[in-house]
Amino acid sequence: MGFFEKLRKNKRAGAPEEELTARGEHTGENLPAETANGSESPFEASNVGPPPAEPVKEGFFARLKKSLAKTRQNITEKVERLIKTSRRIDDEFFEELEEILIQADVGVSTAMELIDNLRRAVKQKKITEVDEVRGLIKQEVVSIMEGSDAPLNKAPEGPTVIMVVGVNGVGKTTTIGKLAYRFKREGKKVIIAAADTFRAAAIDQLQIWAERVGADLIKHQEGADPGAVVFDAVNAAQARRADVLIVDTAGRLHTKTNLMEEIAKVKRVIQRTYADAPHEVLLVLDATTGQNAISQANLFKQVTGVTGIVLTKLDGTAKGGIVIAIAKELDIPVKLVGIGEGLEDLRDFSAEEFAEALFSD
Ligand SMILES: Nc1nc2c(ncn2[C@@H]2O[C@H](COP(=O)(O)OP(=O)(O)OP(=O)(O)O)[C@@H](O)[C@H]2O)c(=O)[nH]1
Repeated sequence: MGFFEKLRKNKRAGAPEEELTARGEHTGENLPAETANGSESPFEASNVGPPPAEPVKEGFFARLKKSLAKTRQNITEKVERLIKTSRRIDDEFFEELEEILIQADVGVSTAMELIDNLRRAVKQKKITEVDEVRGLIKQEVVSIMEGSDAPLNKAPEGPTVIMVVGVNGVGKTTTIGKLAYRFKREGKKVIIAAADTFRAAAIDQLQIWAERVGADLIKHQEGADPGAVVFDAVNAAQARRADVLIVDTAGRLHTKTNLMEEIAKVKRVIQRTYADAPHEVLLVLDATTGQNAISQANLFKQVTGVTGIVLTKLDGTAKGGIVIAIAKELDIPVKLVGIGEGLEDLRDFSAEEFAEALFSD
């Protein structure tokens, strides 16, 4: 059985939880007294090891483009068809284009603004040939996402502390694993704090990732106080001179107050030692959940100071237009995108590259 199959199997073995899932549904189940797996990792040691360098199969851009295949089919091919079948750039053309964008989850207000800008640009540039609109669409997509990408913040000195938040199932654990892998490949000493103590199975998964990439994991038992886990992790970071401390925090949205208190507490514990930390609070959102990702982001934004978005599973959706909506509507930079299940499938987000990958031949 492969690594990811085991990871999934382990996930399924975890008992149901009462929490908001990535799709925004309440499971309505009661909290389990114990998970099926307990806190012992059920997997043999042969599944883990130092970070293996994944073979570079193709160039960065080609990989990104390939990961957007479903979205390209849904947006690019439809736009192409529209361009080929339209004789004039008229209201009907713009309306159909707007429809394509909305269907791909660009969001009504963002799609409308994009089309307004496009109309203006067509007029200004005195474009009359439908064929010439193609390049303009790409330009307008880039310009509507302007300022939405940014690199990860780093601590000027001492360890960079990254808190990771997000609801159940969005790909939080995987993202932490990929992120740790990336830092490890840069030669950094990485510590992960398993401060989302809600489920033992989740802690086990994090353990597997940590071992796999060669990062240290600081964990307590299921149900432990997240503040206590973080306290130990901060001490370990100091003692072991870590370069990066990644803190996995609350994945549930039982109530806003709960979440707010938990995150605030974790921050306080970190700040007792590292006053300028956390250097990032990354919110993980699942691209396949479409507009629901926007509502999650708005909620987390109110609850905690999110400094960056990680948008996962871009490869799994035909509605990658959500990237444009998130970039435009949220006022939080998109820092990273997940484009697959592999260790190297976490990339810095660049709006320009995204638009290029979406609209290039
Ligand atoms: N295709 C694809 N799958 C991904 C990506 N990121 C995560 N996944 C998959 O999404 C599923 C959920 O990922 P997890 O990392 O376990 O999610 P989580 O948010 O930690 O969820 P819980 O453990 O349930 O709280 C797993 O099957 C991952 O392999 C991505 O960028 N692309």
